[in-house]
Amino acid sequence: MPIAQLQDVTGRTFDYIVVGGGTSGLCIAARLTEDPNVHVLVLEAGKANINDPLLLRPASYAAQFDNPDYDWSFKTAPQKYANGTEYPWARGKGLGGSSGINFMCWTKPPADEIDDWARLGNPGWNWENYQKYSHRTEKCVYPSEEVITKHGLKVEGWRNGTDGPLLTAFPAKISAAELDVQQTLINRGIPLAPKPLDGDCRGVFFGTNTVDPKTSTRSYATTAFFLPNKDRKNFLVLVEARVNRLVTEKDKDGLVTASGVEFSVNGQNYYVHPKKEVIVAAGGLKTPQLLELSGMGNPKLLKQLGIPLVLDLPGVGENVQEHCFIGTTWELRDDVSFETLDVLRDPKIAAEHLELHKAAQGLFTMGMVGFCFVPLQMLSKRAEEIHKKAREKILKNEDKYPLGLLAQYRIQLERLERQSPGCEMIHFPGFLSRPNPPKEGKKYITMLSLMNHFFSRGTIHSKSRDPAEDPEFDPHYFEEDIDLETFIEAVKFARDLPKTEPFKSLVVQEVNPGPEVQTDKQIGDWIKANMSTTYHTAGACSMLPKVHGGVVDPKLKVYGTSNIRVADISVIPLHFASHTQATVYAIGEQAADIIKGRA
Ligand SMILES: Cc1cc2nc3c(=O)[nH]c(=O)nc-3n(C[C@H](O)[C@H](O)[C@H](O)COP(=O)(O)OP(=O)(O)OC[C@H]3O[C@@H](n4cnc5c(N)ncnc54)[C@H](O)[C@@H]3O)c2cc1C
Repeated sequence: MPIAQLQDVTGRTFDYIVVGGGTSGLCIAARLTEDPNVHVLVLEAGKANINDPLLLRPASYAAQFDNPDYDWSFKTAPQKYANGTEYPWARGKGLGGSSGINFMCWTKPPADEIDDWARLGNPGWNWENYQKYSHRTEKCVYPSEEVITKHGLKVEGWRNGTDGPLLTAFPAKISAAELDVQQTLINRGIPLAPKPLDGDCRGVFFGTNTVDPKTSTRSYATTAFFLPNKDRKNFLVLVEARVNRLVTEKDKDGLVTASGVEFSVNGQNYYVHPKKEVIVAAGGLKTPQLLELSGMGNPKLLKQLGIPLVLDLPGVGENVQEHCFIGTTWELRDDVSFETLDVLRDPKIAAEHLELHKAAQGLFTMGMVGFCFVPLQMLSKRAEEIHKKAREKILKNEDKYPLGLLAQYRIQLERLERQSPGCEMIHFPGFLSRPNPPKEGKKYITMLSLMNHFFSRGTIHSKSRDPAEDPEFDPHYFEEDIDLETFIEAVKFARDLPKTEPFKSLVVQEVNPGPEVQTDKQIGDWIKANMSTTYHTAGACSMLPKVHGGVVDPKLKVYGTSNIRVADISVIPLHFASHTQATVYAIGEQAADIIKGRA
């Protein structure tokens, strides 16, 4: 049925209750309701936002931020190792969750980084299954030969899903600048990625977006998993319903069992009941809070908050892992022939392109396509020195790390050896950096430098028993020296690109960080003041053995419970070199198969 009313839901029993109608939540609900006898309720805190142009239109980066109709507008705690900076952490609020406000890049991790999950004690979570489930979600629409030739795209040998509900495609408009930047990276010795979406993304490539190429509109969890199935009588979605906590009891085997879900609408509490299971998919930042408010977590912390202990599970809210980025921007020569997004800063021109977008034309049909995943060894002569220092520190302190972290660090050290692509660059045809502003009438190119393999680990913990109060988000940015040192070297590589053709002939001057930022200390401080999360925070309810700080087992079941699973970005045990949406959909697909007893 379409969006449900409160009276359709309250007090009722459903086979499955999914908390959070986001990326994985809607995927799971859609898959479970393929069986008409299975009744599923999705409770989503945000609005439905169906057919909303602000979500559907590409190239509208951050346009939804700080708007409570779309964004939770979280913020980190002041960061001790980043000059006390507090960082905004946008996250999608509303049906579709973060898939509704994300930047639409469709990338997948290196195969061996997913196989690392299995090595950490999670049988069945490997590259082979990843691709099986990812293909189930995806419908890749390949470009025509004409477009391939025009933009120098390379899709030969790509193996993608072609029958799933989520559309992936190249954006309709690709700036000619992209080829020049890609050629510059190739001229600096970076190879073409052999199989960007099939397990080997190391190198440069043009990647696809989650976009419907016919209409140039966003394809996301709502359009892929909710709207095509909204008439199923067994698939109910209640929006503007914030879940406060799970109501639990102990079963005859002593396992914690969810007997109800308490949610709030307009400040009033209501209850629904699971016949079978509750699946928590409230995203990487709210899922750990929800478990804690339900009495599952570190006993000491729960006691301080006055929350009765239901389950001693100290891994909840730990092992938090981040991805971050920063932009280096250059002003371009006035006579460059290609288009950039800069003209959209002029409200009159932006209004014209908004009109054009209605006919799938104009600059709002652009997307981010130019990717480069590389190990630090390809960017900096200092790589070995930086890695050696980190390796020595970890080996020296081996007996001090918790067992789970040590197992992850051993793999992370191996990744340094095997030259996994912990660094990433994305070319962006426009201005996307701080603190110096753009000038009117000028065109810019930005190279984003992104960090994917941080060693620092953070925490997310409730600050009070009030579900309306955000938990404390503390990513511990740069607690481990290797993270900032790697970031600085990656930025230095990006800043050096204008020495190489064809980029050299396009650039007038660097705008950010700008000529006054020169020493490593200055670059580090600029990073700390101006970087952004990549919005991929993972790990707060890690799928790991319980003795390693795990919260869920390989079937995604919360340890010590009979019918509570977590299935969203928070179960990722060790982060990887990719943007996260493809992986979260794959987690949703695999979770649905597990629940159906097929995996
Ligand atoms: C701004 C931004 C840009 C990004 N860009 C990209 C990109 O270009 N490419 C890429 O691959 N990835 C990108 N990502 C990351 C990717 O979108 C996310 O990793 C993924 O969507 C997370 O899925 P999820 O199911 O874990 O959480 P979400 O999709 O965020 O879903 C969680 C849902 O739970 C709801 N919820 C939370 N708490 C409650 C509660 N108590 N009760 C009821 N409902 C609740 C939320 O409102 C939300 O709808 C981006 C993310 C953001 C925010």
